[in-house]
Amino acid sequence: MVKLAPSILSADFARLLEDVKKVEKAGCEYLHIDVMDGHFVPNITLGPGIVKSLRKDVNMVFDAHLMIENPDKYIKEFVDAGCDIITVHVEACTHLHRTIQNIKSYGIKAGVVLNPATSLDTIKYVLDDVDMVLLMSVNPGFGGQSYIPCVTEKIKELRKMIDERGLNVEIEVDGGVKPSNIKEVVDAGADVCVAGSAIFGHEDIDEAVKALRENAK
Ligand SMILES: O=C(CO)[C@H](O)[C@H](O)COP(=O)(O)O
Ligand SMILES: [Fe+2]
Repeated sequence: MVKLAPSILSADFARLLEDVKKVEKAGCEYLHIDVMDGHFVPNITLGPGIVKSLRKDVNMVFDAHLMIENPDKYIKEFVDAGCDIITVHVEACTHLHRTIQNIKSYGIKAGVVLNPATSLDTIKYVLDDVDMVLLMSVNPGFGGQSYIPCVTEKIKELRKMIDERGLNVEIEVDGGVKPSNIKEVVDAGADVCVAGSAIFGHEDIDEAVKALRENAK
């Protein structure tokens, strides 16, 4: 069964814990934490302080998606705040292998993120070292954008690369995932689907989660 990772980017920041408790109660596995610095992407969101506060009351897997320049500078802070998985953009890392080792040195899971236009060739030599590959299906920076259709083929290619090497690497897909396209994403090979507006954009979060789960089958 596909894992769901609600993105708190689309939650009500004034009622953040309340919203997060709703997705936890609805059975979502990961909490997707979008960190933006206003440099790598044109938007600014949240830092480790908020993650640390949420950690006290939430038992989901904390999946931090760092959309920041120079991520090495902040990895320890996000680890100390309680993240279980940290993913960094290949486009933001000059020494990608070193950054992956840095994350793993703290005993947590490490992942790499690819923008829609970034080739899978860029992770050919680090695939054996990561726990997750996050494929962006929108250009990063904002929630509520439309899924870019050519990413489906990219998911299939990545699934093939992982299976051919017999690796235990999760594929996460992020951006524009809705009840109308989640089956296409899962059938292509995704293990984890991020959903921001498709979950937090709804009055009834239980119903929104149910609609994603049912349509994923
Ligand atoms: O990383 C992101 C944007 O950069 C978000 O995780 C993503 O956009 C989720 O929101 P939605 O499901 O509404 O597209
Ligand atoms: Fe994200």
